[in-house]
Amino acid sequence: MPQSRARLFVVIPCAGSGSRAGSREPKQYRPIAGLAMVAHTVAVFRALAGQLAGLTLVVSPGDQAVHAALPDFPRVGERLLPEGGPTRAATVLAGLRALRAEGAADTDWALVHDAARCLVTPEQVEALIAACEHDAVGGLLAHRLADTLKSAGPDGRVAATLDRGDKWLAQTPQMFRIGALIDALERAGEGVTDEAGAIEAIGLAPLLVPGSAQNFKLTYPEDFALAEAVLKGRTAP
Ligand SMILES: Nc1ccn([C@@H]2O[C@H](COP(=O)(O)OP(=O)(O)OP(=O)(O)O)[C@@H](O)[C@H]2O)c(=O)n1
Ligand SMILES: C[C@](O)(CO)[C@H](O)COP(=O)(O)O
Repeated sequence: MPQSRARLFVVIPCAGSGSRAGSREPKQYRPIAGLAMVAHTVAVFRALAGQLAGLTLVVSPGDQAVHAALPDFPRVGERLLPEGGPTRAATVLAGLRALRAEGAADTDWALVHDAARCLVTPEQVEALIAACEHDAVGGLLAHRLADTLKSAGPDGRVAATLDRGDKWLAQTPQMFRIGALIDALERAGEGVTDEAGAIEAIGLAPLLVPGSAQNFKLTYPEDFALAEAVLKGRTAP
């Protein structure tokens, strides 16, 4: 019997508060270049809709701001899940469990992507898919360190200069099999900060796929003006 091809489901955790961004509203709903941050993020995956089996946006219970931010959501194949948790890991796990409950197979792929990384491009997502779809483990977009790396002592002075040759910044999307990822996140608990970390903790080695410095996570107040400049630069004639 021929094996059916594994499907690709996108899960976007969108239930954070954005405390480091310094605004009253959750940062994912702040406008950037005329659209809410999360609307830019969703648009990237809509551009790949033909390759995807579905997109789940996981927001906090009772979140109303998402409706103004994404007035045309959900479209066909999209689902709004108001089951975000107190940590990113809990939010992601809620999205994965909902996929499984609605028929996703353990061998199908999840592409987990931060709502707060609105500058990722369809081409970068496709590069991750191409690198991982025949891999036994899966992997993540990541970026090599561009700067010299220091560790700090308790006095705020440099304790050492570290070898950066093997250091990468973890980005998203992160692409893993749904069954393995649920199992890994359940074992890891809520302290784990990305999907790859949970997969590593069960003894597997995710693939590092080169991303881009522009795929940064909007975290601090100054990140918003930079993201706006990047987005406007992309649409400039
Ligand atoms: N309980 C949480 C925490 C985070 N996230 C999401 O995970 C992504 C990455 O998290 P981060 O940028 O660290 O978000 P916040 O927790 O919102 O930011 P902060 O740590 O500054 O409060 C974001 O899309 C955020 O909405 C989530 O869905 N649920
Ligand atoms: C998943 C992540 O984007 C990888 O860099 C990041 O870890 C999420 O942010 P957090 O501050 O660790 O929740």
